[in-house]
Amino acid sequence: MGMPVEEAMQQVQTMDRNVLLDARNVTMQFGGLIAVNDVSLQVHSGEIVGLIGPNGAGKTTFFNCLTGLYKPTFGMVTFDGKPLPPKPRMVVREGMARTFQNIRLFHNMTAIENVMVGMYSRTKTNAIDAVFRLPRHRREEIASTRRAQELLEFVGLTGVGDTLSRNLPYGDQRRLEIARALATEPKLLLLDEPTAGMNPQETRQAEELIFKIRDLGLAVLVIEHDMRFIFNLCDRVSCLVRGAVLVEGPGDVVQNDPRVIEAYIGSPAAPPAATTDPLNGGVADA
Ligand SMILES: Nc1ncnc2c1ncn2[C@@H]1O[C@H](COP(=O)(O)OP(=O)(O)OP(=O)(O)O)[C@@H](O)[C@H]1O
Repeated sequence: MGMPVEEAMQQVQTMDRNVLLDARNVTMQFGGLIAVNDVSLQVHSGEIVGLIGPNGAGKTTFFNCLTGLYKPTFGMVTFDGKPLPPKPRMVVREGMARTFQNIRLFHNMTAIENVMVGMYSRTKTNAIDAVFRLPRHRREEIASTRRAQELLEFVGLTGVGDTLSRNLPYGDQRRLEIARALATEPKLLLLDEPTAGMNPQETRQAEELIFKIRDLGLAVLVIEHDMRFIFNLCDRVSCLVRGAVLVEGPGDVVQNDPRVIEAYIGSPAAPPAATTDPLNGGVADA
């Protein structure tokens, strides 16, 4: 005789108390193309997890399934013990925030306004409060401005609050995206290629920032082609190839797995050339 559903649920919750994101057997098909094939991944509270894989492996598609942008063809995603809500903005409210491969800031808004947009998912003000500038709206605005300023400082953007985001240097725009994501008060932050286009110094600063974010108690899931960055940063790494998980485990295990080396370089016997070896800091798709 089977166990009552409530009891079974309770057992699962007790066993996996700190599993924040739980993707089970996710498959995403576009017509005849299976972009993600039966991928499972868990992210625990306070953990930094990396998702790697050659171009076209399905990383971004999988991210889109995790953030409610795509509904998986098969499989299931739960966040904080509940099924993922059907709309991305509801997912944000549940505590998951992301950045995109291509920067998506509001270019004609200042840095601080961009961060404040992130906060609106949390504020209580409604349209009537705002139009008539009722006291609740004014109070919230003052608190939001202060908080936005703190977030800008946290990501290392001091003194640029009034600068239009399009006038910020590239590396700063990437930080601003992270500040805006943090403004939604997430439990989990998903970063899609956060160091793309960055110079080595900016990449190091991005690494420090992600450690600082984890130290706040957040979990981070990051897609990245820069292997040195990933293996320095992540507690655990999952490598996707042609839509499926090839290897998953602690960074040093994944880094030295011949199948991963083969997926990136093409042949396990290929000698790792100092300048082009993607597992030692090169860029896989360069
Ligand atoms: N909306 C879509 N419609 C049809 N095919 C798609 C769609 N999005 C992605 N694909 C295909 O799915 C596969 C996986 O793409 P995806 O962008 O997820 O890979 P990726 O690992 O993120 O690659 P990259 O590292 O280049 O960003 C590719 O073959 C891509 O062409």
